[in-house]
Amino acid sequence: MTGLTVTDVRLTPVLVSDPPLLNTQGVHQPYAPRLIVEVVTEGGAAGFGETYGDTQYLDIARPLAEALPGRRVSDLNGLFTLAGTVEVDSARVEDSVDVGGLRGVQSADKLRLSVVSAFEVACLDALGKARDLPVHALLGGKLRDSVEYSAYLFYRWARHPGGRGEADDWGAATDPAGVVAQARRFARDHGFRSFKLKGGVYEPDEEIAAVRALAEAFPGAPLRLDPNGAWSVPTSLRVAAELRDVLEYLEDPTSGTPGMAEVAAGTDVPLATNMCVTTFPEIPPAFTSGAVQVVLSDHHYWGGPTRTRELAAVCRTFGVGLSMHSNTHLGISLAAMTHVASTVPNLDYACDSHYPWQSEDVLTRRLTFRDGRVDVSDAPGLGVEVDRERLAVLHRRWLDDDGTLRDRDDAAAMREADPEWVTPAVPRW
Ligand SMILES: O=C([O-])C(=O)C[C@H](O)[C@@H](O)C(=O)[O-]
Ligand SMILES: [Mg+2]
Repeated sequence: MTGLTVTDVRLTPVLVSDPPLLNTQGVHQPYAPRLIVEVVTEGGAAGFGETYGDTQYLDIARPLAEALPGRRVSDLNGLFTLAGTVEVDSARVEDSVDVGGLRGVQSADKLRLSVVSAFEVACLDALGKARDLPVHALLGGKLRDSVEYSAYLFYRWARHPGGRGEADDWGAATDPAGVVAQARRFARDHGFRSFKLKGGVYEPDEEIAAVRALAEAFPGAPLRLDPNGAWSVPTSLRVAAELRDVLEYLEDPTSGTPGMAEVAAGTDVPLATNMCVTTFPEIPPAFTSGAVQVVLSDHHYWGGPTRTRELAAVCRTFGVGLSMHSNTHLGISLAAMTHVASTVPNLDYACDSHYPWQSEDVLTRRLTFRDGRVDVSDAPGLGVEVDRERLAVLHRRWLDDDGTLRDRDDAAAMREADPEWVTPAVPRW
């Protein structure tokens, strides 16, 4: 076990270009914060992980980074124990709604798990490099050679308000025709075969029309709609009834487990969530009340790849399906998502990924989707190489920011276009 001892942990917050994607809380800011975690071992192996870069996450990552040297990258269980000792200012987080990740109610544990997830990925990457094994082998071995992803469609504007940020050539998508055009480009460029539309932006009838237009353009393709809990129970039931013949699942139609249970009782459309079940203690009430039929795993939420595999075992036990959620992320996270997804027997649905929306990355070679799938790398560790110059450029942007972009705030970005905008109360419709 020589050479596996951690000698240094480097934290590099970055700001990455992000398009004006709309959701129920507002619009993405022109740049999104991410944190790159690098774990260096005595033997010289460097492992990378990635997670949310907002201030609350950095506040936890810093003491954890200081405490890790001297431990081994193979000591993943010890990493969790160590993370549990990091103080979180609960008064600042408990029971407030997580506006950043659209993740339901925030808690100190959720923040801590999202931070430790990047450390676990970095440790696995370093361990794999030191032992000449891919990360999937450290998780028990891949069950498939590639992982399927779904096209993640967003209503969006052509440019950020005031022309801020980087321009792209996607144009606006604010109606059914725009959504279908976006989906066609995703299918053409990446081969995606299933489609998820981020909803909760327009009146439900407009979003129903967009999903209907998708169903006509892509007959038989699995479709999903996710308004992030913006609808009441009756509205959710109405949408489910109108789209029941084309939806693969309806994601977080309404907020909270009791409301989801009411909706589930009134429809045979499966309900999925990345909001009411994102930690283990949230599982019992949701599974026993039949509130969710599909959990969107996300290694950033659950504490890393090993905890995600534990979640998969619980879902198997209860006959609940498993898909995968994403927030704005770079290639390090896509590689980690792909490794863990390849090892989970019951990942029955195509995974979500924002990656096609990210024009910037910190990798020397971007990962690619072929036929909607990402190949599972057999190279040591995650199988990706970090471009230190790119990392430095994106970190410089973070350093140069006056603080306004260092915390995701979709409502603030919306106020650039609509000064009266406040985060809508739910149910919105
Ligand atoms: O499935 C989800 O809820 C998400 O992907 C949450 C994200 O924050 C998404 O709404 C976004 O990027 O605006
Ligand atoms: Mg969702």
